[in-house]
Amino acid sequence: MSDTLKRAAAERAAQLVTDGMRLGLGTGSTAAHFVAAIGARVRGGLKVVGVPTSEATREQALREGISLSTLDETPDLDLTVDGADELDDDLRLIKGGGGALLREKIVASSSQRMIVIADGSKRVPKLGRFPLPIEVVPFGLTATERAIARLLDSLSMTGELRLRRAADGAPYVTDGGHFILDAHLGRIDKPNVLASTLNNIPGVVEHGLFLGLATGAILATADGLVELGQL
Ligand SMILES: O=C(CO)[C@H](O)[C@H](O)COP(=O)(O)O
Repeated sequence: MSDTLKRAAAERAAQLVTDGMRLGLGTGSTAAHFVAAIGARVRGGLKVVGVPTSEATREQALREGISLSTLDETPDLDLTVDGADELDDDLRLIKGGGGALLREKIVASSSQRMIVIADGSKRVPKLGRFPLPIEVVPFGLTATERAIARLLDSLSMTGELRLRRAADGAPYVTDGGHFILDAHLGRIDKPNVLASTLNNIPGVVEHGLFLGLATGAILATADGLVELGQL
């Protein structure tokens, strides 16, 4: 059911793509449906260029026959379409469940529009139920973790910081060669304060709070598609 909903949201987003667009291609199971839908349209004659947000998406897009570029060659994108782990009604997001938050944020920030595609279960009244991914440099991991814990404490936030691990038990390593600490916060009352202060900690590369980046969202529910913001 959830996969059918993800595909429905992705296919609606694919309808927004027109000839000549420079596209940011997101990462995750919902974004993969979008890449597949764009692949089908490219095989039907659509001309676009894509900038992938992960190695996994790059490989999928190549298999789909989508022309690819890099952000260095194509620094201004028209539209990025990506999934999310949570979003609220102000289009604030938690991303990074799939580990691609750093490239996803750089690509979204380089886009005129960012449209989130998700099944309706990702919509929440308040962010934070989903653990917040914080990408950190492996060097000094313990020191960085302690600095994050002190910051959370100063903001009266509690919650465990868990080093993300791969299936073999080794630390999960991002495409950029970093680790991820998942912050189990339960609720985030002041996302802007948390976002800006996390960015000040040496060793923190990026975090999964996407604030002011998404311009629209397509949410697929059992009752149909719900659209938020501007598509
Ligand atoms: O942020 C992400 C990857 O870093 C994904 O967009 C997010 O995890 C949602 O994934 P899915 O569409 O598989 O539910």
